[in-house]
Order: sequence, then structure tokens, then C-alpha cells
Amino acid sequence: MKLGLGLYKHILTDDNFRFAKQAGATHIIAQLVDYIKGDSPTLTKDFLKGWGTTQNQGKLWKYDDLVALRKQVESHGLTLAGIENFDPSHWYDVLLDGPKKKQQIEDVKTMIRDIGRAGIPVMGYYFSLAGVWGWTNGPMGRGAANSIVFNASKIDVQDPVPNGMVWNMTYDTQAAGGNIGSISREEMWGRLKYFLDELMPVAEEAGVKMVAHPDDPPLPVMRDTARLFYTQEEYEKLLTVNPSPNNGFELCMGTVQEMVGSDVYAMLDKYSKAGKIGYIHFRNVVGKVPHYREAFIDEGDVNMVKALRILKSNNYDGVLIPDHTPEMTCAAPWHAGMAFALGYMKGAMQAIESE
Ligand SMILES: O=C(O)[C@@H](O)[C@@H](O)[C@H](O)[C@H](O)CO
Repeated sequence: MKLGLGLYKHILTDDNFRFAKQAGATHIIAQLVDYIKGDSPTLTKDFLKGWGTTQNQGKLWKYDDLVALRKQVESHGLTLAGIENFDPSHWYDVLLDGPKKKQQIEDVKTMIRDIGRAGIPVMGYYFSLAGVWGWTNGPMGRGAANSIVFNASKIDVQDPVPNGMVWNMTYDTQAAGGNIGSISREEMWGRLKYFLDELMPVAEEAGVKMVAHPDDPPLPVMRDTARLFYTQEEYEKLLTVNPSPNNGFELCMGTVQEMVGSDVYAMLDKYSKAGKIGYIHFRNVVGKVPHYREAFIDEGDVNMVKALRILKSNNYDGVLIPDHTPEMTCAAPWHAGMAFALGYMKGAMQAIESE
């Protein structure tokens, strides 16, 4: 198994590649969507009105830029292991089954071909209308660390998605008022099937694994739209939608742990054996839906060392990234939180590997 760090678009910089290397990471997962901004990113803000606006319609990720990014990462002795998340500008009508769907699926295919050609082996995506939404936050972590909290009783869980928004980002600032309406689970499975059936042959040819993130938070319906991967059983159905060897999981341990009735160890065991995990969000949490808080890696409900032992026993050779952590009280709260998580992971991995 490999230690990685996920970096947002704004922090794909030489300094942060050095930071990753210094903390013992060997791999980078890059996010290209402009949604969590700033040199010192924070996830503990009010994002109930969205992550922001994206206006990249028709401006696809370019092959030359992807190669340049890979080379920049490699210049620090690191490997670019994957890209996480499509830009809503590029695929909103694929998610929404809108009039530009055919063009946008062709655009996504073009980007997958270019990602493969650029030597990037994994693309993580999140097939969701409401997206990551509903978080609140507060000094709820150990030592009053600012943490992400989900408490269904504190928000209007079915507050509808306004027109012009999907995946918790606004892609059309001129959209007419109103909202996208109620979307059923059957409809969402159909949209996912279309997406996978169109893309998997291209991903196979391009040598790119397409891996799906589970629903965060894992509730069956949010903002009046059905969510697909809100229990472990439902998440596992991903593999039945399309049998491609390139169809797999961006396995977020935190989100799986937040699901009612889940067994994150069983999921790790089964799918690391089956070679179906593209990479892992190795994070911890206290509680489950409808009420949980994100936790420091060592203080949550998941025994992370047990999880690593399972991965080791199955010879999992993929990447683990911390994904989120509570923020630490200092001048660089995100970086300190990540350094703490990476240090824990490095130590635990070394200990287990020498057993
Ligand atoms: O990296 C982050 O902070 C999050 O945005 C992701 O964990 C997110 O849940 C996934 O990328 C799915 O969108």
C-alpha cells in the first residue's frame, strides 16, 4: 500500500508537493475542480449554499496540462496516482439528463482518453445531484478542533436544489428560478448506467480506472433527489451496473462508516481481494447518519490499524489518502491536520509492514 495526499486545485503547487514528500507520501491525488479554495483550504465553512460557481463549459482539461501536472509532481519524486472529481461545468447535463448530455458525455470521453494518454491511471468521480452537502461544523473534535459535523436535525435535509446548480456548485448563474425537482432512485440508476456504459469501453482502452465515491452524507434522499450509494449494499451494486474491470470504488472509509449497518472492514477485505479499489479515503468518524462528526484519524469509531492489517493481508497495492481531517489550531490548520494524519498513517504502515 502507498501513502498519498489529495490536493485541491489551488494547492497543486511546488510547496505542497514538498510538504507531501516531507510527510512521507509517495503519491498525489489531484483535484482540478475549483471548489475548495485558498492556500490554506478549509472545509469548516458554511457550504449549504454551494461550493461556488464553475464556468468552464467547453473548456476541457487539456492533454498538455495533464502531462505538465504529472511531470511537476514527478519532479518532486512523487507519482500522480489519479484525478478526483469531474468539474460540474463539464458534465452537468449527464447528471441532470439535460439537453447537452450527448455532447458532454463525448467531452468526458475525450478527457478520459487524455488522462490515460497523459499517464494518469485513475479517475475518481462522484455521481450525485445534491453532491457533498448538508455539513455544518464546530469545535467538536478532540481539543475543540474545528470539525465537519452532520446533524440532520440542524438543517432542512430536503431543501431543493435550485436550477443552475448541481453537485453543490452553480454552473448557470442566469438560470430561471425554481428548482430541479424530485428525482427518483430508478431514474438515478438509469443515469449512472448510461454514464458507465458509455464511458467504460473508453476507460478500458485508455487504461484508466473509473472509481466512484459513495454519498457524503450517506442518506437515501437529500434535497429531494435520490442518492445511489447510501448503504454498503447499494454501494456494492455499482459493480453490477457495468462489469468492466475498470469499474471500481473510490473507497471513502469515513463515508462507509457513516452508513447505517455498514461493515467497513468487510468492504475493505472483499474489494481489496477483488482488486476493485482504485484508492482509499483513509479517514475516521464518530457516529453515523443522521448524526456524526469527522474525527482525528486515531479517535474515531474505525480501528484504522485493523483496517491496514486487512489491506496488508490482501496485498493491496493502491494509494491511501487522508481525505479530510479536523483542523488543528495554528497558522496552517489544514496542513497541520494533514501532517498529523500522514504521520499516523506512515507510522502504522511501517509497524504493520515489519510484523
Ligand atoms: O476532498 C475533499 O475534501 C472532498 O471534497 C471529497 O472527499 C469529496 O467527498 C469527494 O471528492 C467526492 O466529491
